[in-house]
Amino acid sequence: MNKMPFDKYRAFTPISLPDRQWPNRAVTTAPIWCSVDLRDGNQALIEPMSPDAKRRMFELLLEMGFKEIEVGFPAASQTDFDFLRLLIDEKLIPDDVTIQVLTQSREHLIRRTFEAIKGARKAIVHLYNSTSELQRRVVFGADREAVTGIAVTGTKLIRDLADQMTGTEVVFQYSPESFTGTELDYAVEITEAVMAAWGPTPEKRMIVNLPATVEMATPNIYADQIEWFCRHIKDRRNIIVSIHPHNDRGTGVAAAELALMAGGERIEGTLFGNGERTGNVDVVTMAMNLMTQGVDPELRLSDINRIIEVSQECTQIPVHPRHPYAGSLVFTAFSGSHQDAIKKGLSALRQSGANFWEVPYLPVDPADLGRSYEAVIRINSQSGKGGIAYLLEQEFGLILPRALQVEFAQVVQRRADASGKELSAAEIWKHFEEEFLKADHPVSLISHKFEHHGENEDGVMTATVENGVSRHTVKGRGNGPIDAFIDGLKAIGIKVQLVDYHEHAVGRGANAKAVAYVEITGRDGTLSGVGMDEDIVAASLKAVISAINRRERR
Ligand SMILES: CC(=O)SCCNC(=O)CCNC(=O)[C@H](O)C(C)(C)COP(=O)(O)OP(=O)(O)OC[C@H]1O[C@@H](n2cnc3c(N)ncnc32)[C@H](O)[C@@H]1OP(=O)(O)O
Ligand SMILES: CC(C)C(=O)C(=O)O
Repeated sequence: MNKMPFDKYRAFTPISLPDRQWPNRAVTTAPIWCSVDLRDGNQALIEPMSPDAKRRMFELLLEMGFKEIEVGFPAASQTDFDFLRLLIDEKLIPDDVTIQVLTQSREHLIRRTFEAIKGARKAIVHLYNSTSELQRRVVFGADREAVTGIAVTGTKLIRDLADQMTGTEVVFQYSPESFTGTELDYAVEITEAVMAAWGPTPEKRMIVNLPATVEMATPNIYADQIEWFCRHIKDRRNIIVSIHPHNDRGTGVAAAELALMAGGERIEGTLFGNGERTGNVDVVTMAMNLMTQGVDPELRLSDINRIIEVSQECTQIPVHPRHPYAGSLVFTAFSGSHQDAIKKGLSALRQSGANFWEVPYLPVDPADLGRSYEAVIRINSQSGKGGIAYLLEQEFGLILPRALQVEFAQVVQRRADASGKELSAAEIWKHFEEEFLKADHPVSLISHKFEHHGENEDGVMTATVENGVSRHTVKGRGNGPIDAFIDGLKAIGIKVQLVDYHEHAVGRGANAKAVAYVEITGRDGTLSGVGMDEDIVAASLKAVISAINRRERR
């Protein structure tokens, strides 16, 4: 067997932190959210967002409640520069929202960045330079000291330009980019040099953003790196520790959650995880993970379909059908046992009136995201009676008795197996009609009249019935119309007994109808029938006829 070339790769060296504290902590409040959809997300698109798309995305982020938004890299492109000017000149930035702009540590780029933010009430100027051993060696060809020099020179220039600026409060953010590939002592050393050049205080903290620019190891290692950094950095209270996870190993959300336990206070991410390569951390999943632990996520996600729609329009990237919380299939169960448990769980929840969510297989109430229950249960050959009954109840108001559920599930199963496809609600209804409501021949009911005189006397049913060849008027006696009808049918050789009977109304007002379900037994065993009519007696007799005809069909 040809082996994969695993020996081309090296394991990440674990962090020595035997007394790590983060495993014993829990996240009990939302972090400071910063959206980087308009920068890290945008820079990774096949076609970067148009000015129009940027504006739509910005407005969506505001509606969702983001208070910090990285709006671009204004020195890198005219589109980003112009977009920023539009936001400032047209006064589109609410007072409680701070925009953020990214720049490399190069003089002309920093100066251009300050031109871009002129007139803003407040702006976070985000300076980055790569600090990892690999990037120092192959990209910058520089040693630690020289790379620290790049960061400090940029910081000092930003300090000078910020001091000269009037009318704009500048908050400073520094990212030792490729932090996860940087020796921790050096990450601390370069950040302390930047802090010394900027001069943050507990009252005016600067943001230190520690990115997993490339996710290189298991999430616990990122958490160790964050805790190690927080414990070793001087004047920890002078900084806000921010995290910026990517998702190269598919564990961006896990890494972010552990990093928050390890001391991260702020998080940079994007909607549905758009971003470089496998993306940035997905803030929608992060926020919903918090909410489903009973923590206020401090982001509004109650119209997830609109968030998906705008995001897809702006990025031209579809949201996967199985994307956590948001995918089109995540609140859908096809398999029988899941459908059965969901149906029972929903009805138990309704009956108990509990004010916390507890439904098997549904970790979150779809309604909290603006989704309806209609999509929850869908039918294919993997489905069972519970799901089919749920769908008929939700869509058509029919509450099938158990025996009927079992019989109809077999019908549906055969149809779904034959087609190999999902059956829509309309198709299920068509099969239900064909199987039960249109089971009106060879025996059919032409007319009926039930007369009941004294309380202690049997009633008399006079019914005209066709049995395929000829028409007969039969008379029968019984304590109710169904009994009397069944008694009358004996005269034309139909001998059955009633085993079970249910009825209920469907619809309201002028459109209301009665639906009756019977289970009858005769020479060939027990079968169900269903009748529907404006009149309850007619519905019951039709149900008997439906069962008889189903027996004949067999
Ligand atoms: C991890 C991240 O996502 S960081 C954000 C990355 N985003 C982007 O790069 C998108 C926007 N960037 C751009 O459009 C361009 O890079 C520009 C316009 C900013 C600059 O373009 P250019 O100067 O033409 O080219 P380029 O980006 O290739 O420059 C690389 C040079 O800058 C240096 N450099 C790279 N990053 C930094 C930095 N953060 N600080 C200082 N110098 C840097 C490189 O070492 C290289 O130097 P060299 O020319 O001496 O070899
Ligand atoms: C600029 C930095 C924060 C970045 O985008 C990254 O490291 O991924």
